[in-house]
Amino acid sequence: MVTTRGLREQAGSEPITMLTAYDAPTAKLIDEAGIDIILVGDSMGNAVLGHESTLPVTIDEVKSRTAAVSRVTENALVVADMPFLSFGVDEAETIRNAGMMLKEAGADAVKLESGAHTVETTQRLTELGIPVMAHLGLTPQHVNQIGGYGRQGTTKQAAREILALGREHESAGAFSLVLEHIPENLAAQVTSEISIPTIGIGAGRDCDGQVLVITDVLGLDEWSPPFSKQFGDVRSEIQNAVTAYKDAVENGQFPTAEQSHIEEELDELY
Ligand SMILES: Nc1nc(=O)c2c([nH]1)NC[C@@H]1CN(c3ccc(C(=O)N[C@@H](CCC(=O)O)C(=O)O)cc3)CN21
Ligand SMILES: CC(C)C(=O)C(=O)O
Ligand SMILES: [Mg+2]
Repeated sequence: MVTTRGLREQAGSEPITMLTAYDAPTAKLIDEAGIDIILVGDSMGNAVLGHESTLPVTIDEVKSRTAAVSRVTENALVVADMPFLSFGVDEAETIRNAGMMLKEAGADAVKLESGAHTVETTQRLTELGIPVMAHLGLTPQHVNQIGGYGRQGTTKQAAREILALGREHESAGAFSLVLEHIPENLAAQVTSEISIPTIGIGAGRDCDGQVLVITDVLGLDEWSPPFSKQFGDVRSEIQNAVTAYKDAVENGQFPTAEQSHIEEELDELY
């Protein structure tokens, strides 16, 4: 079983692997493959719910998907990604929402898109027994301020800010830190300056671990971010299976006797 403490030890010796999942069958395959952390990401907004961003994702959507993932995950650490405005509005509400992910949805930890505003929250949740994964660099819930999904931390000032916030979240008790879409040499310095594991996405080779969105890895969608890599071609697999099914029905080749059942006494109902 992967634990938040175990990850810290692993970081020194072996890269940490993390993938997102939003449903039980996918989570089961990821878990069986030995991936360390499953993130029920708010990336479900665009990855599987058809939204254009992560902003419309609700706490109930993340809760229900987290519960599905947790039910079948035996080894990996399950992290629920707190969606836009489910934290940071009001302390009591933040604690209730994060606590619900552990108490009702079976998560092991939560992730918060971080900034100066989440240091206190990270400390409070950690004190209460809710492990927090921090997230710096590109934070897609701020798309309306950033004006897109471009690389972050590209100036000395912005890079120093990310390093400082990394340190602050470590002090506040975060058990790990996601670094998204920042220069490799910045991620390398953050990784060496803090002692909690860093997990990169578009952050180069020197983080303690890597994370990608599962639909990007599988090649489910035509589009995937420039820093991602399609390791499979599930799109073709689905196209082939769906087309084969359609053809079989239209040609009368499915179902056959094998998939059908006859009760003799029903032959003459009238
Ligand atoms: N399927 C999926 N994969 C992801 O990695 C992902 C999501 N969804 N949703 C949440 C965020 C959004 N992410 C993104 C989205 C777009 C770019 C991108 O296209 N970047 C370009 C253009 C930047 C711009 O808008 O100016 C780049 O060159 O950096 C990067 C990361 C990463 N995350
Ligand atoms: C890309 C990862 C880190 C994430 O936040 C998500 O999948 O929502
Ligand atoms: Mg997210």
